[in-house]
Amino acid sequence: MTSDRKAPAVSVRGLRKSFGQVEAVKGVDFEVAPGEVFGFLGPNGAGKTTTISMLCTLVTPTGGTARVAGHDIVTERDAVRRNIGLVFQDPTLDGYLTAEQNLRFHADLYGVPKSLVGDRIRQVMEMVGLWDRRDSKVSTFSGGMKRRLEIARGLLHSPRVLFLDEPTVGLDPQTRSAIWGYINKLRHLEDITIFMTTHYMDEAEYCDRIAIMDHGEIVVIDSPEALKASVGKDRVQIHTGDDEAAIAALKERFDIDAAVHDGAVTFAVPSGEEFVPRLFAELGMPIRSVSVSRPSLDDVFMNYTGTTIRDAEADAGASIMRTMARR
Ligand SMILES: Nc1ncnc2c1ncn2[C@@H]1O[C@H](COP(=O)(O)OP(=O)(O)OP(=O)(O)O)[C@@H](O)[C@H]1O
Repeated sequence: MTSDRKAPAVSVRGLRKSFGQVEAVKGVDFEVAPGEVFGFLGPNGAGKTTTISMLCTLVTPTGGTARVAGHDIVTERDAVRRNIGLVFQDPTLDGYLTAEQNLRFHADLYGVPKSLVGDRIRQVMEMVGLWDRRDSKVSTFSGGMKRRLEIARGLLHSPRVLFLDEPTVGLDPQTRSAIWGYINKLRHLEDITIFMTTHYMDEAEYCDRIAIMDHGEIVVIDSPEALKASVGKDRVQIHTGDDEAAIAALKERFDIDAAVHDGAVTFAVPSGEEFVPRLFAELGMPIRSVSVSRPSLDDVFMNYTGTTIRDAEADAGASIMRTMARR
């Protein structure tokens, strides 16, 4: 391999993609260092899959440039493909074949040298805890086992960059956490960069750095810790008998801008716990319950975009429903 191992694993300049009138990705810039676990976090429809698909050479950009493992995603597509592994949302395993046969097929496709295939298959299957099930047909596997096998397959040809698009979507919490266990193990065992997308806040915490994406743009990029520190405020949520009146009272008495998120009147203040007694004393209306939480990535998202990821997804869902209703 000739590419410089110190060069960024992924380097993106002004990358954009439109589908007709829809500007899915509006010119994004970022770099991912070798060995980093880098996450794209954002609601459904933010442009995460489109970005990752461009980097994997599956979608051609409308503008801008990007290099992956040192190769241009448009002019050196084959070189990019040789150097990347893919785990996408839609499973592409062959259910009639055994787990091992699926991997052998992939090894042939990628030209993994025959002398190395056996050892490598064992190595990646052990990494995801499936070696004992190598002779079982994939159709007998659970969703979590299939995802693990896809991760093993994505690693088989020793890629420099592994792309994971929503690797845990649709899985139960226990399986999600097992998948993360394997991803963490992977970063210690392999010399690899991991680029993933997620809309699960808790999962973004595992990344070294995350880029928050919304409406086709990167809103902010940093480590999860730095992002949370940048918010500098606690989140307070209250339940009252009249949300509109509570929002008006918060503005009038405390000059606080509140809004309803996730079914509660929500706002941010510097020291939430100290503020609560004042809130009860001065709001001038009954409060049924109150919760105070330290900034989470959800607050980071809200801080930078003015909405929660869940509300943003609900909006995106509603607009898709409207579009479908018009058809
Ligand atoms: N092939 C396509 N044709 C038309 N519009 C598309 C196409 N692919 C994506 N889009 C639109 O581009 C926007 C971004 O979609 P994208 O799938 O990249 O978002 P996302 O953040 O990955 O969301 P999700 O998690 O739902 O996949 C959306 O408005 C989507 O409807």
